[in-house]
Amino acid sequence: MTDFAHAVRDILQAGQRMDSRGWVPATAGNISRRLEDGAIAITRSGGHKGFLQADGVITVDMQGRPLRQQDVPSAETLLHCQIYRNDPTAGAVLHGHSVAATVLSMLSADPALVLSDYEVLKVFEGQTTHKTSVSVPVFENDQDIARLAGVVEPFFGRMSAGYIIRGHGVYVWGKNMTTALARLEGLEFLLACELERRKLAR
Ligand SMILES: CSC[C@@H](O)[C@@H](O)C(=O)COP(=O)(O)O
Ligand SMILES: [Zn+2]
Repeated sequence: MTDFAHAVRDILQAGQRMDSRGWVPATAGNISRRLEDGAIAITRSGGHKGFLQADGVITVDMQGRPLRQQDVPSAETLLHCQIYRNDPTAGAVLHGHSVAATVLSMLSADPALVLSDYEVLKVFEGQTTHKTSVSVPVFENDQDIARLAGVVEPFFGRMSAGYIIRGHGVYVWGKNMTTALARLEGLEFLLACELERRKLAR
C-alpha cells in the first residue's frame, strides 16, 4: 500500500469513528494526515465525514495549497498545516464538533477550560497521574481562518490536549492517527464529564 493509500484508509476510518460518536454532524469536521514527502492528505471541503470515499481525500502543501489546482480542500486547512508546521512530531490532525465542546465553550467567556483530577487526563502527553490540571485554550470563533490561526500561533508548545474554538469544536493531533483518535476520545470524554457535572451542580 502506498503512503497516500495508507493515509486515505486512516482518514476514512477516523471519519467513520467520529461519525459513530456524533462528533461530525452534517458536513462538520475535517481530518488530515502528514505524508512522507511532506505534503498533507486532507478531506475535501463540504463532504460528510462519516461517508467519506477515497476521492474525498486530496493533497495540499504545507501552506495549504492543493497539489491539483481544481481540488477544494477543507475550509480549515490552514489550521491543520499550522499544527504540522509547529509540531514536527504531529502525523495526524482531527477536528470535530461535539455537543459537549460546543456547549461547554459557550457557557462562559473564559479563555481556557481547566480539567482537573480525572484519571483520563493521562491520555495526554506528559501526564502520569490524575492529580493534575490540564488547561485547554478556548479561542473565539472566526470565519477568517488565517486570522484565527494567528491567534492560535503563540500557544504552540503548551497545548498538550489540543484546543477548542468557542461554539464550534475541538482540534486535536498526535504522532499518528491512532494517537490522535485516542486523544480526541479522551478529550471528548472529559468534556462530556464536565458538561454533566455542571448540569448536576445547577
Ligand atoms: C457544517 S458547518 C462546519 C464548517 O463550517 C466547518 O467548521 C467544518 O468543520 C467543516 O468544513 P470543511 O470545509 O468541510 O472541512
Ligand atoms: Zn469546524
